[in-house]
Amino acid sequence: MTDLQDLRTRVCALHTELTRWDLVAWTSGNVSARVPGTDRMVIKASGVSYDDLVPEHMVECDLHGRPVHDSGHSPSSDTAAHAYVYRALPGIGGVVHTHSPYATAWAARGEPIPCAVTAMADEFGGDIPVGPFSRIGDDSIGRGIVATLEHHRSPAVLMAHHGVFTVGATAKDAVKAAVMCEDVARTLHLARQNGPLERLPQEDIDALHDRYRNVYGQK
Ligand SMILES: O=C(CO)[C@@H](O)[C@@H](O)COP(=O)(O)O
Repeated sequence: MTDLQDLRTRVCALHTELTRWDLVAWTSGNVSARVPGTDRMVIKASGVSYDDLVPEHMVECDLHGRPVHDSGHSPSSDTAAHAYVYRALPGIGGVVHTHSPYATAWAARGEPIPCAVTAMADEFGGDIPVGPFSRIGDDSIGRGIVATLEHHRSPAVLMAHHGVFTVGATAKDAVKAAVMCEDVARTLHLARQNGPLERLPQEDIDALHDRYRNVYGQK
C-alpha cells in the first residue's frame, strides 16, 4: 500500500468516530489530513453517507482546495476552509468539522464555552472561542478559523451559526478535539441549568494544561 493509500484508509476510518461519538447527523461533518511532505490534502467526498465511505472517497486536493485528479468524486463543501487552515498553519496535519449538537448550540448563540472544568484546561488550555459567521463555499470560513485560533490555545473553534472546526497535528488529534469539545459543551450546558458558570483561575488553567501536555499518559 502506498503512503497516500494508507492515509486515505486512515482518514476514511476516522469518520466512524464521528458517528460513534454522535458528532454528526446524516452527512454533516468531515475529516481531512495533510499529505505529509506535500502541498496536498485528502478530504471526504461531499454528501457521501458514512456507511458507504471507502478510502477512494477521500479526494486528493491542493492547498487551494482544487482536486488534483479527476477521481469522479467532488470534495466536501468545506474543502476551501480546510485548505486555508493547512496553508496558514504549517504545523497542522488534520482538520475536522462537525455539527455536534451541544457545541453547535453554543455556536448558534455565538457564545464561547468558558473554561470551567479541568478537562477543558487539559485539552483546550482555556475557553473554546467563537469565530465569525461566513457562508459555506470559499475560504472565508478558513480565514475565520485561523484568525480566531491564533489568539487561543484551543484546537477547537465554534463557528457562529454553523458548527465546530477542530485542528490537530494529525487527523486523529483533530477528531479527539472534536469529541472532547462536544463532551465539555454538554457538561457545561448541563451545569449552567442551575446557575452561572465559574471560570477556573488562569493559573490553575495554565498548570493543568501544562500537566496534560507534559506529564499525563505514557512516555
Ligand atoms: O456545514 C455544512 C452544511 O451546513 C457542511 O459542512 C456539511 O453538510 C458537510 O458537507 P459535505 O458533505 O462535507 O460537503
